[in-house]
Amino acid sequence: MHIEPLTVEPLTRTAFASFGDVIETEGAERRLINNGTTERFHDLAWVEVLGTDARVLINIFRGQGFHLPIDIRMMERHPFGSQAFVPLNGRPFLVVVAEDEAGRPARPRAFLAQGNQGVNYHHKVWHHPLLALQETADFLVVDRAGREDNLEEYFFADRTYRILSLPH
Ligand SMILES: NC(=O)N[C@@H](O)C(=O)O
Ligand code: NI
Repeated sequence: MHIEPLTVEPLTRTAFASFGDVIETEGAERRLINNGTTERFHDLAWVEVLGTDARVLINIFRGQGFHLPIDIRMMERHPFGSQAFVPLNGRPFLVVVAEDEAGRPARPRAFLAQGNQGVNYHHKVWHHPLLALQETADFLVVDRAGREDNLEEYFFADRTYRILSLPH
């Protein structure tokens, strides 16, 4: 089994643009509402629900904390809907995505999401299942229910991508 180190990049809207949206107030369209008592950070993510009897789900995922080194041995994607993860405990988490190459994930890219950042994977975007860091953490998850099976997985046959360190 070939082990390839995978560096972790800071999460920014620009760097993440081809995979989905970054859910954060920084740089968002801000609207003052409710007679000036509330700030609305508007339209942060493109939620997609496709296929038969499709509807939006709001869930909470309680993810166990992963410790370094973290091995990426597989990726998954959801052909019929987007999937958003917003941290509820204000802790950083790991986001691993990949471009598609003829129906398979290309070399993954890893990002460190800060505790005030969420992500929304657009439909069919390869990503690794939830990776909370060090401690169990809760995430608000917005994704899709519907008739068609919405999970496609890909296991790397001959390699593992290993995350050895995180940026500060
Ligand atoms: N299976 C499931 O609902 N979770 C994954 O899709 C994930 O991305 O964590
Ligand atoms: Ni997923």
